Amino acid sequence: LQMSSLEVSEGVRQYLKTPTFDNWQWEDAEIMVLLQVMYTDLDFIATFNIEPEVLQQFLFEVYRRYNNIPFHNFKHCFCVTQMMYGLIWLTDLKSKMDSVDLLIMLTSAVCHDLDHTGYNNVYQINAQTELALRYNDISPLENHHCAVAFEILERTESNIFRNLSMDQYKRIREGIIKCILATDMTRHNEILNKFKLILPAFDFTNKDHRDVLMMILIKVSDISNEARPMEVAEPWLDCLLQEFYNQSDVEKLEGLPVTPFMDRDKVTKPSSQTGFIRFVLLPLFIELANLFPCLEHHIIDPVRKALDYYTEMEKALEREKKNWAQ
Ligand SMILES: COc1ccc(NC(=O)[C@H](C)Nc2nc3c(cnn3-c3ccccc3C)c(=O)[nH]2)cc1
Ligand SMILES: [Zn+2]
Repeated sequence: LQMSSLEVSEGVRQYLKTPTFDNWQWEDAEIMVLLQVMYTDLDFIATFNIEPEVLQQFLFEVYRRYNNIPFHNFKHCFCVTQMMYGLIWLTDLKSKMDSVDLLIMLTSAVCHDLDHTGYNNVYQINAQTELALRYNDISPLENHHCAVAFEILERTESNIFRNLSMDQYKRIREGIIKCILATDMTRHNEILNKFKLILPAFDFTNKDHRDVLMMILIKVSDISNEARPMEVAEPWLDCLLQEFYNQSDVEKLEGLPVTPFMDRDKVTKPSSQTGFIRFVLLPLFIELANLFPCLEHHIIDPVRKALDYYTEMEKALEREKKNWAQ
């Protein structure tokens, strides 16, 4: 089923702006068109004089540079970009931030996991991979994702920024680097604490405040699967655990340290999720909702439902184990 961005109905364009969007119903070719629709409906094509064929070439190069691995693949890139797109509309960010910042946020989401190999930074560092060596163990994956993004952008035929001024390009490059590097979860507390500090007197005219907010928004988008309907979110957890189990299997084979929540012999779906939602996801989303109260209903309510769902599942598993034990 092919469709050009002109043929996307008004209904789909509205649905695309909501966190309930179900990525599993769409083929990759259609997702490519939906990504073009996002750049069009945020007026980036007009504002930044982006030629449609250059945007298509950019998105095709991006598509080519994501790998076929269970979780960090092109569909994940689309989910993160679509959540970022939904947050921009839900929070009415167009009226609070200028288009260059919105272009940085959307393009960072598109590029944020480019050429992910399915093995996280802990593995890269412990296995002393080429990436760890090249980036001196400092966010090796995120540095690589960002470098691949600019390899794509330095080629004229896929450089969507080619009609911008040097100043605009420098500002966009600085912003994309900041946002992609912010997705390294080992920096989670550093970035969240920075945001908590500036929240009481948040000032949209302060560049430092805007920079932290942009990092928070890509972080929220990146780990937001549980804010989606259960039938959309649950398959993503299966994909994530598949990737984590692949890594821990290889770590065991190579005699490398194994991260507990990645070990198929230790992790259960509900136990890993209840901890993650309670201690990582909810605190992050609640802080963002302090700045944008409307997010309470759109992303926090679904996450609380997910927490209840996994807590119930955890209890059912405990009861079953007890019955077996008797
Ligand atoms: C502070 O660094 C952390 C903290 C937590 C986790 N992950 C977890 O606790 C477990 C495995 N669950 C989990 N992890 C998730 C989800 C979404 N993204 N995501 C994820 C994927 C890759 C790397 C890091 C994270 C958080 C999700 O729904 N659940 C991974 C890294
Ligand atoms: Zn990601």
